[in-house]
Amino acid sequence: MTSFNIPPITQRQGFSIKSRICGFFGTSKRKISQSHRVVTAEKEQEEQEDMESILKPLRDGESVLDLSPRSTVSGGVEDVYGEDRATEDQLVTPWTFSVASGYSLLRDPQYNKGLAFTEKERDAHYLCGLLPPTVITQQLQEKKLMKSIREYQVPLQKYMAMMDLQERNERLFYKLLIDNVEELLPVVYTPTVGEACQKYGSIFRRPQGLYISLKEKGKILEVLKNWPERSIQVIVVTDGERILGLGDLGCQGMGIPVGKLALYTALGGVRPSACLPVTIDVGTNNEKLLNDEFYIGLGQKRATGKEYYDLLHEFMCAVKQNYGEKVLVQFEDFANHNAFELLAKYGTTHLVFNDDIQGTASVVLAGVVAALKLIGGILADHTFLFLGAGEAGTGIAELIALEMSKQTKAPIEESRKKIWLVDSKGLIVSSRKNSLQHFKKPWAHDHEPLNNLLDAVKVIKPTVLIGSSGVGRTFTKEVVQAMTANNEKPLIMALSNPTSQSECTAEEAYQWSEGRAIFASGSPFDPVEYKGKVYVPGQANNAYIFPGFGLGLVISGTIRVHDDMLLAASEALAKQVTDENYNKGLIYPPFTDIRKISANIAANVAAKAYELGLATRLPRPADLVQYAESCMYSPVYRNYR
Ligand SMILES: NC(=O)C1=CN([C@@H]2O[C@H](COP(=O)(O)OP(=O)(O)OC[C@H]3O[C@@H](n4cnc5c(N)ncnc54)[C@H](OP(=O)(O)O)[C@@H]3O)[C@@H](O)[C@H]2O)C=CC1
Ligand SMILES: CC(=O)C(=O)O
Ligand SMILES: [Mg+2]
Repeated sequence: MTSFNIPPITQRQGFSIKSRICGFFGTSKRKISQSHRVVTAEKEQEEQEDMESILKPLRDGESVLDLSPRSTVSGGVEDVYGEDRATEDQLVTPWTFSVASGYSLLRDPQYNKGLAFTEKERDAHYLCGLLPPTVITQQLQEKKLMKSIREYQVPLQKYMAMMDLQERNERLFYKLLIDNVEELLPVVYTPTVGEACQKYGSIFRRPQGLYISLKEKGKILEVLKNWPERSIQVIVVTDGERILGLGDLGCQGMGIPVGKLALYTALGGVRPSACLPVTIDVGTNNEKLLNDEFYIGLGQKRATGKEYYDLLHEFMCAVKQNYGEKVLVQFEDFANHNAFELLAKYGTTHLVFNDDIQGTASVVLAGVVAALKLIGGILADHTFLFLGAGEAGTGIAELIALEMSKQTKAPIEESRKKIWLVDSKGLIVSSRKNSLQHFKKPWAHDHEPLNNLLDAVKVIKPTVLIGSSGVGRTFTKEVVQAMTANNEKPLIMALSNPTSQSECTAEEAYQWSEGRAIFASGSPFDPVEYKGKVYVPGQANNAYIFPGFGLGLVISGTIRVHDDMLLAASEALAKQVTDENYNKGLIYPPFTDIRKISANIAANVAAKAYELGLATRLPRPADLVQYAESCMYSPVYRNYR
């Protein structure tokens, strides 16, 4: 009898020699090696020897392995794991097998096709009897699921149905999301994802993503190795401190990286197995969560200072060590007192991107540039006023100033003078300079102090008003009317998420401006009918940018992000707006075309990376749009041998 470490296989797991062979040589080869996690070179060699000890006799035509279940004298099946005999205080070994066939194939979201398994596949993969007899197409599965999702009246129920699907049948999940993007984006993303995060602890049955808490300090590399996939290309990481405009949701912020990465795949075509959602848990300052006995995170106040930065540093080093130089780390929904510092610190050593600062900047610049067709002039002809001077506000302001300077050849300090920001203390002016956070200082222009938005609108007379405060209903009727009094077509962007935090609704913007506003918002609003005309609001959300931007970095093997790549992404997005879109008052193309849009963004970003000498995938593909499209993940089922 050949000895090997893999324990004998039980009847309960439903395998046979045939399925083991099929597993090793077929689709599940990778799964086998993952389930026996390689931690050291020694262990890897040991595992290879184990594997060889199984495979060699089989290659040699020997039938020496007795993998059939062993019956016991008293009847039944031998309790090989000691599970049946172990009392509650005894230890048992949590053996699992990941060979994707039979029952486990149906439970593997990556390979499961449900009723769409063909007769041949059912026979070859030990599925007979595990499924009802009917065989249906993926299209019919999609139709059935969309019907049942539409029957839910409560958005959170739709969200949970989608998450259940993602955990059950990944390809079908992405097929639904891609084919019904405008309908399902508000379900898996803003606004519903905000509510899901608020209730995250209670709505989830299975954990998603990787949790790295202070408890993992000193062993983050090991934790990364627990993740079942190795070839990671994109990580979205949050510490949960500023989840949308909902504040500190601690560990429950996990819904955001999970949702963003679902969009990386659906909108940008990055393979799901190459995506890793991470939540860094350093505690929370949210008293409600701290007092909640069902809270899923560390029940302590947030670690700050050295303790915080040491953990983040260990994470960033472990990521590079485990996945290499070209893994993209997207920072998401960190509070601004850490976000700017992390971006500056790791921007020179890692491939990092802050979606809230940079992705938002790129999408808003695209919207403003596109809107020039409707409101007239060039960028430098306009005056910008922001409500909110944090990550989103100052990030957007800086990219607009950069683009303005490139167009006019004026120094960036000159361009910045056309941009004004209001924070919770009022207009940012030079007399406040000493007490301002560093990211606000460039915007401290000479002016008398003004302590509210309405006064600022009346005095500064902006042509473009941008909300990035995270506070809902702050664009009041008076503010919109003041914008309308100064401008034939005021451009108003209410970026704060989710819908409850939007600075105003689409209906308010159109009504209060008597149909003259060009309006876009971070979370979606339905079209509005005003005085017999239908106005379609655009969605100014970084979801237009980050999937294509990330794809561009990945396919070109780029090693560092450069501001010019953000401008390239913005330019590509603005170019996708058609006359048909403009006629409806839209300054963004519809999300239905997002894969084409993402391919164009990816191509423009990759082209810039090659131009800057930051791309490592050589030779440069001649047609980058076609290349980007060819790299995109398709959710259509694959045939199994
Ligand atoms: N549409 C999109 O794609 C995106 C939308 N967002 C949304 O933007 C919002 C802000 O995000 P972010 O910039 O990261 O957050 P930050 O916390 O970094 O910034 C918030 C800013 O708003 C200011 N502010 C808060 N309350 C008021 C108030 N009542 N009046 C005036 N200013 C106020 C703060 O002032 P102070 O500095 O004085 O505290 C701060 O400057 C969130 O709702 C987020 O969801 C973010 C990224 C992308
Ligand atoms: C959209 C986004 O990234 C945010 O609201 O934070
Ligand atoms: Mg965000």
